[in-house]
Amino acid sequence: MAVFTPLTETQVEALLSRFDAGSLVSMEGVAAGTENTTFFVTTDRRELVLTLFEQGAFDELPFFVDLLDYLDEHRLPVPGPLHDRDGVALHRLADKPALLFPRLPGKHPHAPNLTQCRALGDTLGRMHQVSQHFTGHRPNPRDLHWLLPMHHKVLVYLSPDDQALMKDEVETYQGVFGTGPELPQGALHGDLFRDNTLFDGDRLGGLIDFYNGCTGDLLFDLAIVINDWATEPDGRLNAERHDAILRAYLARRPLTHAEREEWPMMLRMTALRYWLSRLLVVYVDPPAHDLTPHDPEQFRTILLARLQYGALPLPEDAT
Ligand SMILES: Nc1ncnc2c1ncn2[C@@H]1O[C@H](COP(=O)(O)OP(=O)(O)O)[C@@H](O)[C@H]1O
Ligand SMILES: N[C@@H](CCOP(=O)(O)O)C(=O)O
Repeated sequence: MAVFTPLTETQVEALLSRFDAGSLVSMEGVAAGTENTTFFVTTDRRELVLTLFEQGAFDELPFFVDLLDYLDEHRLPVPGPLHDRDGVALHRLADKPALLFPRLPGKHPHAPNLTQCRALGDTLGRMHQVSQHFTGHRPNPRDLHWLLPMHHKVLVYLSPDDQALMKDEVETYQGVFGTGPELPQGALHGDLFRDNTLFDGDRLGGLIDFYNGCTGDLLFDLAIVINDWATEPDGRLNAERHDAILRAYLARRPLTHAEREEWPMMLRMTALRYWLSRLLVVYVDPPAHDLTPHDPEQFRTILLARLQYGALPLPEDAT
């Protein structure tokens, strides 16, 4: 369930009256989602999504509005928030921050085909091309600076082997990312799993759920994508999906020498990032709502596979 705050039609009508988006025809709570309250709202003019923010740092919402506005202006398939007649996007409803978005077409791909992988790689490459010039700032909330203090919190729940694995890994990342050359920077999605994309057949309808969006190493975003989109159940990489995503991405944004060098380590660090965040949800900071947490084991398996088999060769840059 993801309607943590119920809303009446009168409340939604009052919000809509400030926008040029038509009058309310119907509204429906959306079951998917884990953090925020989502409604599909139909007006006599268009299909919308209404999000009420239930948690997180509300003072960071303007960053997400600016980022989505920017990407929308650059014709990326993202839900650019609606602005009211005074130009304001962020409102309050039921005492929660609220945004209205266009409803984008499509469904989450469970087993993406190669055409869908190419579409995702191409769009992420385009996004990273333009996001390097985005002027907003929000430090990556899940990078090495987060891993360093947070991994200590879960060690007590792990077997001795897993404790050693986690500690050794974090120390290794510190040696690589704490001292190496700065990698290309820009705005990231920060959590671009399959369930944060919508596909209408093979067409990418949109990238959604930008609330892990931040600025930092572009390579971090790409590694999250490969670990989720191109991994087999045993944690090993699927070469076809890997190559389809990366070839399309590289045609838009070639990687630097330093990014190619640090790629295997970035795959490991982003796998550990999700192993850790999921362990924290299970053991340290369970959600207030009765939701089934994501399985930490999945990302431990991915990390072990990256350690055992390494990364696959990166395709050459397009010429
Ligand atoms: N702009 C959108 N267009 C279409 N569907 C959307 C849009 N935004 C959200 N959704 C739907 O609502 C669900 C929950 O949204 P999401 O932002 O992922 O919530 P949460 O932050 O709670 O995880 C998504 O899985 C998707 O099905
Ligand atoms: N997609 C993630 C959930 C979001 O990560 P978080 O660190 O913001 O909780 C997952 O699959 O674990």
